[in-house]
Order: sequence, then structure tokens, then C-alpha cells
Amino acid sequence: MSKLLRKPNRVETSPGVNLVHEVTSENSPLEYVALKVVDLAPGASYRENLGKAECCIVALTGKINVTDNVETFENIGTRESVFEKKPTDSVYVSNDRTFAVEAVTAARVILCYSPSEKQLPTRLIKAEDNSIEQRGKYNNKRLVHNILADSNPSANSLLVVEVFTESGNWSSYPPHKHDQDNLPHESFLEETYYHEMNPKQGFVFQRVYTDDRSLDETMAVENGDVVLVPAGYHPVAVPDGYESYYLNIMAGPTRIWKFHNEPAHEWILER
Ligand SMILES: O=C(O)C[C@@H](O)[C@H](O)C(=O)CO
Repeated sequence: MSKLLRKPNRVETSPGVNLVHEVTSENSPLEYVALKVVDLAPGASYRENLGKAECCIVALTGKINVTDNVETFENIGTRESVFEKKPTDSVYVSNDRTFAVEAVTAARVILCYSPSEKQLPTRLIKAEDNSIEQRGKYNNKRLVHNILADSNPSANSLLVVEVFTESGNWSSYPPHKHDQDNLPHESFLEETYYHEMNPKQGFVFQRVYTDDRSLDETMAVENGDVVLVPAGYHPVAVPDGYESYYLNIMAGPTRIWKFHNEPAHEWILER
């Protein structure tokens, strides 16, 4: 199996708390992006001391309470399934803070991390604060919810976005990359994809490849899988009959999403 494809692996870490994914700088090629996917039974709590990392806690599904021991945000989260296609609530917590997430209903949360030194205020990012974009034409149409875009100064490094791609469509397409620290032309951002499909037995294809093809992996991605993008282009293709959802986390030395389209396929944007 590709080193870039991670399958869900549920581990009960305390009563009612299941760690489904854990991507760290120790177990992955990524330096700037880390993540956890955590399932919580109603009433169960997950607590963490962040150290030198910032964290965006996304209430993927279900309702949760989140506290950083100073502020508490109650009953946040807006949906039972990501395929309701409504934005959700998230909480940004800065480095050197402790947070706790308690499930009000059965919940799945995604914890998005990046190394961080400079403390920023804790922030509730409400569903209605997400900017919503319809991107693309023809079979390249997709719906985007920006949770933490580069225009939102709440974080030091983290960028977080949700993308819905209809049956038969392509997204993160035409292929683009952001693996050179060469502003204003391109920024260096690592990226992760947490994928879901509707219905659940669906799959998508994702290719991750560099110009020189020293990295060139094409993966069959299933519901709940995570794909790592340390570098390169990273398009997603969705088969007929299935809808795709993914949550992207990006981070790098500069908090700007400046991507470079693969020139051979850029004509697709001109149609
Ligand atoms: O527009 C899309 O299809 C989503 C992608 O831009 C995705 O968020 C990504 O690849 C970011 O680099």
C-alpha cells in the first residue's frame, strides 16, 4: 500500500474515546501538518495539552462542548453527516494551552495541528463564518467551505477547508501544487486529505505526483481514509454514483495558499 494512504485504525484510548487516525511528524513525512480523528461517545471527553502546536478542532459530525479552561463553547456542531453539506463549527486553540472536547451527542472531531510558538486568542469559528465557494465548470464543479482560509488571521500556520465533489466530477483539479517556498509565485504548504464517500462503500482515486515523477502514487481511497501530500500535484476523481467529501489541512513556513497549476492541464481553466 502507498505510504501516503492511511486507513482508519480505531483504538479506544479512554472510555468512549476512539482515536481513528493519528498523523504526526514522527510517523509521516510531514513536518508542518499533523492530525487526529477522534470519535466520542455521548458524555465522553478528550483532553490535550498542546505544547508548541496550534490546533483547529473541527466538529465534523455530532454536537460537542469545547473548553480551553478559560472560555467554553457549548453545543457546537451542526450536522449528523458531512453530506448534509452545511458548514460546521470549529474552535481554534493556540500553542501552550490545554483544551477539552466533550461529546453532547455521538461525535467525530478532526484535530488539525501545526507547530506554533506565538500565542493567539482562542476563537470560535462558527458555521456561518465559513466562506462558501462554488468552484469550477462542467465535471470540475465542486463546493468549498473555508474554515480557516489565508484571509482569516486567527491562526499562525493552519489552513483548513472542506470540499464536496459530486458524482462523476473532479476536484483539486486541474492538478495544482504548492511545494516551493517561492513567493509570490508559489508557497510551500504540506497538505492532508481526510476523505468520506456517500454512500459509504464508494471510493475515489487520488494521484500525488511531482514534475520529475520521483513521487507518483495513484491511490484508491475509501471512506474514512487519510491521504498525505508532502509535495506535488494532488487531483481527486470521483466515480459515477458516489459523492465525495474531504477536509484539507495545509500548513507551511508562510500562511499563504499560492498554488501552481500543472501547465499541461491549465487549458481546462480556459474553457
Ligand atoms: O478547489 C478544490 O478543488 C480544492 C482544492 O483546492 C484543495 O483544497 C487543495 O488541493 C488545496 O491545495
